[in-house]
Amino acid sequence: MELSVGTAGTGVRRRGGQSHLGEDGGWRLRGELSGLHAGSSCGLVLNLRLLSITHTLTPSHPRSHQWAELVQDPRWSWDSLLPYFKKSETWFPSTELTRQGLLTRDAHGFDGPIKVSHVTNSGRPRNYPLREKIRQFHELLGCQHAVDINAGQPEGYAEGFNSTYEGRRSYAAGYVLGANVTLWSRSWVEKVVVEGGNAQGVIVTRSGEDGKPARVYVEATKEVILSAGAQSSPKILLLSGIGPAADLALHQINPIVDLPVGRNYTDHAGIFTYWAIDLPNAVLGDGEMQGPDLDWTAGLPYDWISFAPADGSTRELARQLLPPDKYRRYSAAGKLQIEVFIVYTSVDTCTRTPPPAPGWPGRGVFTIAHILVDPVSRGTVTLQSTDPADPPILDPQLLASPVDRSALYECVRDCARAVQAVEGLNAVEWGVEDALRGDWSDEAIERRTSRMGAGTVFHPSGTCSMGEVVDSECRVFWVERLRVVDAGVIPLPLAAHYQAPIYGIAEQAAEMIVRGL
Ligand SMILES: Cc1cc2nc3c(=O)[nH]c(=O)nc-3n(C[C@H](O)[C@H](O)[C@H](O)COP(=O)(O)OP(=O)(O)OC[C@H]3O[C@@H](n4cnc5c(N)ncnc54)[C@H](O)[C@@H]3O)c2cc1C
Repeated sequence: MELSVGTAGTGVRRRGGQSHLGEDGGWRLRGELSGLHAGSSCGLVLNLRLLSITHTLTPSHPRSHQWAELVQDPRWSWDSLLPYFKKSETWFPSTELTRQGLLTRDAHGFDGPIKVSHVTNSGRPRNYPLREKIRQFHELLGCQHAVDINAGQPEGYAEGFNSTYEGRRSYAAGYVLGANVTLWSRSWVEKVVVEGGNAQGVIVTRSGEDGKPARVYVEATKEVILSAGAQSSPKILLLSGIGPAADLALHQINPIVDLPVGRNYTDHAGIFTYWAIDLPNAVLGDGEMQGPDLDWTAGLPYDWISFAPADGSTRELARQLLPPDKYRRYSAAGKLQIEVFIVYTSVDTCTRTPPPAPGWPGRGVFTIAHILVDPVSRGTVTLQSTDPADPPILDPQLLASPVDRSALYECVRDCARAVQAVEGLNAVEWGVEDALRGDWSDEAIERRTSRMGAGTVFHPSGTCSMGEVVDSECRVFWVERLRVVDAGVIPLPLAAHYQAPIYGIAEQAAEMIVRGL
């Protein structure tokens, strides 16, 4: 985790008004994701890019095979991906699990480049004062204690974990590159050059030592592998003539292949509510940052995390509104829609500027993050223009479906009830006017989200969807020598934070590529 003094990061540049809500009640987020507005605490800005909330290894529901079923390839099941997750990980298990003899060693790796630690074993003391009260909160939500939600059964609440150890974050840059890898920084791929149905190479704009940009053509000897992420890979494909015919025609791009590039865009919507408590020195920003028993720099300031299915009324709505195959997936046993965790400070991944409430963030405030991990809404990534320097138009259609709104709003209501019922916490909602406090109707939740605490938690995926745009070896349909290997290929939302699944995808795709050489 890195704490830095300064102003909040840039927000998403959106078109149109300031509200998240579209005319149909769905949220709108169009524009360039250029960073995020992170919540601040006592003048410290939390840079969420460096805060790994979870190194979650659990794609979707227990031992999920939905992705594998959809693409008819068992290599994309949870079981098949597990060896690649393990390869990435060095696990520091919870001391509580160790003491109880409940270690799930088979589901973890012990010599990978990413250090994954549980709150109670992260190299520095993290005896957060609210641990027992927040455990009570998750129990009041109706969650059962789960031993290890990273072992294929994510339902319930469990001790938090993240990819930090001794206060240092592990991330992909920690992987050792082979001697035969050449890395170019300050270089932007404009497009893939395709001739005769074969990807020949890429056009790259490089910024030279003198700061002047130069366009260069890089020829591929074997193949081109795009890993520009779920928002940029579709843009590059579209600029290359690979995408929906209508989108290409709109920009007069010479069409090469008609594929649903940029469709099926999905992201995890999140609503954040803020709670003032009257306990001293209980959250980050009150009291000392480091002491013998409590070190706020040791990792993300939280204790527990829970995953749960959507409530009964949402499931009934889903039955009425979703096509049968989608409803079958939504309601499959163990399938989870909701994630909740409390961060012991005020965090906001919202996209509006300026910061919402006077006095932000206030002392003695914590955040409940309510996250929809299995949305049914789908959006688009499209081109703004044919200028490669222009960002794409991102329209994830967050909460466009009434099913998604129902699931997330019900979660917000449940959390509000539970947090106020925790003994001795005396939690009072913070940052809203008195008239709104206590009103948890849909309209009141939407009023909250339009002014503070709503957006995405930055898990975009699905825009180069496996089975639609790429095959199950990540090869773009109808174009030889071209693959996409990034979050864009994930065909269904996963009940996970995406860092670890991406490592799994990358490792498995690398093996596929090597096997084909
Ligand atoms: C603010 C934020 C916080 C997050 N927090 C967490 C978390 O706590 N835990 C977690 O598990 N996940 C988290 N995620 C999600 C996780 O980071 C992403 O899911 C993951 O990085 C996606 O990997 P990727 O390889 O698909 O894309 P990326 O990691 O985005 O990699 C794409 C790369 O391509 C480069 N690129 C893009 N366009 C071009 C181009 N035209 N030419 C050349 N290079 C290009 C980009 O600069 C980038 O380096 C977070 C994401 C964000 C944005």
